[in-house]
Amino acid sequence: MPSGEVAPVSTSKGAGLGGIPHKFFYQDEKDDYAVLQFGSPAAVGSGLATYVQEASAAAIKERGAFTLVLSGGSLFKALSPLIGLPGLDLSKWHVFFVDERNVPHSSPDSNFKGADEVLLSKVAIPREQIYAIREHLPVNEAATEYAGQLLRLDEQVLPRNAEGLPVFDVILLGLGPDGHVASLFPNRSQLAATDAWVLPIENSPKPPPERITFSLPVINSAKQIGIVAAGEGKAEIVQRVLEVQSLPGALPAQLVRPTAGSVTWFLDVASAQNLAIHKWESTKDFPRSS
Ligand SMILES: O=C(O)[C@H](O)[C@@H](O)[C@H](O)[C@H](O)COP(=O)(O)O
Repeated sequence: MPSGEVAPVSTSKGAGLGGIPHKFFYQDEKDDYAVLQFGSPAAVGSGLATYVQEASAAAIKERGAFTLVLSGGSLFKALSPLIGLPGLDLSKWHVFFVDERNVPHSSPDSNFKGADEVLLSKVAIPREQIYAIREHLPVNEAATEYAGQLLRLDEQVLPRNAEGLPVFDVILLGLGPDGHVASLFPNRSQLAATDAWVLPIENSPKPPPERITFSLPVINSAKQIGIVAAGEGKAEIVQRVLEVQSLPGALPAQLVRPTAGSVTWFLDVASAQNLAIHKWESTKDFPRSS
């Protein structure tokens, strides 16, 4: 293995197609992270729905509430298997946006609008428990106002950790071709911000330019973080994020390292195709967990 690269440490071979994913684990000096490779984008969606369903059941049993944080892009469609899933106590769900574009809710650029059309309008989550950005504010004020919405929630809904940071049950992140997650872009000052829960962005490299985003300390305080990347177009960046060590900040997805929670990657065969695992698994001394 050339230096500067990270190798997977174990694997458990699933069927890939349909239900059981092919599962493998990477490890760095700080933690483990699990990578699930599904047979198709549709199977990624079903796996994701099961992940959310299980987290929801555990959180509602523990404290009577479940917090789910969404990012934008293709994620809403991927989550559509949640619609009609039996046994979800949706009245206890609270839904947030890890990043949002500073546009009216009616704009085609609005993550809220995208989520509402594809998912939120089709499930029985109380509307007052869906936390959208306030419209028509300068972006600095929109970020402060969104942080205010979070701060006003009591700890039974949104617990805090020892550092006073909010602990969301599940944060789901997409992955940009440049390695961005949420609206945290490579080599931008927001990556180092530790003084605010929600940050404004005025010149995003991905349009539209004005956005708000959770800060990394807030993302990394979550109980569970799912990173979702399906399709051939994600193959190169998935391999770089998982297996190539880069300068801190060059690939924001590499800075997703929960302080007390877990990270699970949701890939399909196409997005996982460049991973070294496929070469390593065929060697007889590769460690297997099952
Ligand atoms: O609002 C946004 O622009 C996003 O939250 C962004 O971080 C997105 O999740 C990724 O760019 C992946 O998007 P795709 O899944 O559509 O590729």
